[in-house]
Amino acid sequence: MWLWTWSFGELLKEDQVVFHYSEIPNFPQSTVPGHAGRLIFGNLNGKPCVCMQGRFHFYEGYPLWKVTFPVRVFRLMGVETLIVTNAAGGLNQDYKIGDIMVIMDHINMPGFAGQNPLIGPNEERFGPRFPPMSDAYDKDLRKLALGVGQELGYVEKMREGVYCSLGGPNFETIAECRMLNSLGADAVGMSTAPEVIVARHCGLRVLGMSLITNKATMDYNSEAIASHEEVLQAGKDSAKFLEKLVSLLVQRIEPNNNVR
Ligand SMILES: O=P(O)(O)O[C@@H]1C[C@H](O)[C@@H](CO)O1
Ligand SMILES: Nc1nc2[nH]cnc2c(=O)[nH]1
Repeated sequence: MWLWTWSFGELLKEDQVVFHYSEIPNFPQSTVPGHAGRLIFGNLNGKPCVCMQGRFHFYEGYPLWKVTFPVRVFRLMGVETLIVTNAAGGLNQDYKIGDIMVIMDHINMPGFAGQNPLIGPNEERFGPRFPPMSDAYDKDLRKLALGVGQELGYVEKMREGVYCSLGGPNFETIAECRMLNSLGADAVGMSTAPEVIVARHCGLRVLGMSLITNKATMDYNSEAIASHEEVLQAGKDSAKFLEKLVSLLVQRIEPNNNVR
């Protein structure tokens, strides 16, 4: 199992082993405030997991093959299921700060401009040249996540929607938010789609969840200004809730027998 987010590493208390990214040959380094740059191995409710505390982004200057390099490393280590989380701006006007959007699909905007992590010679040992993406986010895991959230009493907070990945690092203009929403996106962020594309290419099962950390500005009369500080604060405010959710989810997830 691979957990990927800010704070879940603290959940892996049983048999914990921690590596700083700087200790791992060829691993990129985290440069974003709030991304600790540590790889944590351990057991969560008896299930072996590895957690990245900090991911890599295109806007940090890394090419997408490097942004997604850890996915293939973990695949080679025997990881079968990826739980990927992110901070995202809510485009859907019903969403509130602190909501969790289980990702049902994504729009990979940089892909439209020729930025895709699978560009280049295909590595056949990982997967096919032309992988499908219509089933990127596992239906059973999505159902499980929504059910577990509701079981924990987070009925109103649990959403399901479409995540739109952009290159960043700037937050969106009002016109961009309006356009993305009218294209069918419920939340917008700067990550996740590249990692999910590489994970699906190499046969990993994927569950994605976005924490809505801010409301995307859609109104020219609004005074709201997005900031990374607001994103980090919303992450801190929801840390306990997310930990409970992920902990119970991991307990409930059955082994993935379909991995290639
Ligand atoms: O790494 P994620 O996508 O969770 O983080 C988002 C996107 C930017 O890195 C940052 C903006 O505040 O949050
Ligand atoms: N692109 C983008 N990324 C985010 N990460 C957290 N909030 C946002 C947002 O509003 N836009």
